[in-house]
Amino acid sequence: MDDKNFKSGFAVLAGLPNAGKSTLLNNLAGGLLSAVTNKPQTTRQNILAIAEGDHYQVVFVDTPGFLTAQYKLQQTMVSCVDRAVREDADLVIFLVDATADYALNAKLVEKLKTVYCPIFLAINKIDLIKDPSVLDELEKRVKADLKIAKTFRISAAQGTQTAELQQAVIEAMPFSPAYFPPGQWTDRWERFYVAEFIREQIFLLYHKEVPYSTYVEIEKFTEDLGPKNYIRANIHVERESQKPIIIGKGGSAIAELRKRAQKRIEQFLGRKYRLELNVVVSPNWRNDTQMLEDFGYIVRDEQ
Ligand SMILES: Nc1nc2c(ncn2[C@@H]2O[C@H](COP(=O)(O)OP(=O)(O)OP(=O)(O)O)[C@@H](O)[C@H]2O)c(=O)[nH]1
Repeated sequence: MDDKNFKSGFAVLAGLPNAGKSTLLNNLAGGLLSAVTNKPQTTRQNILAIAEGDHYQVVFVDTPGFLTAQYKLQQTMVSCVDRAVREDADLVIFLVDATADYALNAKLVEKLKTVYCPIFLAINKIDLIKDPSVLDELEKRVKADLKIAKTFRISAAQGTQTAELQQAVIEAMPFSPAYFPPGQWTDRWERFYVAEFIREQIFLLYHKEVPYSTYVEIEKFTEDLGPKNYIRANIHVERESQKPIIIGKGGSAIAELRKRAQKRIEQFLGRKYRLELNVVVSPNWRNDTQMLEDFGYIVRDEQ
């Protein structure tokens, strides 16, 4: 690709859990790419989604909500944000929930003060704000903290001002050839998204700490075997007592999970699948460095 007018780069979405990053990412990249639920911290790893057109390819990185590390897993989530902001970003989109207390962003703001690339401010959920002076006040507070290149008042859920934001993001990208072969990214991440969709449905179906204690591992993913393709996934839980919760009375809960996840996967991949789910007890996996590495939450530096 030697088009000198081609723009390509990395845009990081940074914001607190529940700010709407996944919703915005889905909107900007035009697909159901990232798990969206109403429970915070469903996004554990940086998720790449790509928006592309004739003259651009923007790689969106959806950072896990910025939070105080409690478990080892959460420490890796925090360092994920650090890596994305420090190393990958050509642009940061700082997403602030207009309905939440801005003071909660204090730690993230400190991090963003160290960023060299431009920062766009996107104030989200404006559909829930009746009084525009609330937005003026919020914008003023953010601008007192950070150098903001551009501000957008958006509703990620309703698509208000998101096209304008996307246009500005494209313009902010450097002139560069595409980072990924156009249209091919889904091949690479199909397994990943399948796991995300199962996890998304776990978050929607189960309560309290159970969803946070699960990790979904895709054990088998086979294509073109007869009329239906086949996926076998292991749902890892931390404690023996969580296993019957996932399974439910007479297997009813896991059957419902299987049905919903299969539908979501088929919708996304556009093919029929037979999904099989197993529950595996992996004691204390959230604090186990080796398992976090096996599950891909800890990325070893290459040098
Ligand atoms: N009313 C309204 N709700 C929104 C908007 N954007 C997102 N939401 C809702 O806010 C909740 C959180 O959205 P997500 O996109 O999952 O948030 P996130 O920042 O990715 O959350 P984590 O995965 O925890 O990092 C969901 O219930 C969304 O439907 C918006 O513009 N307006």
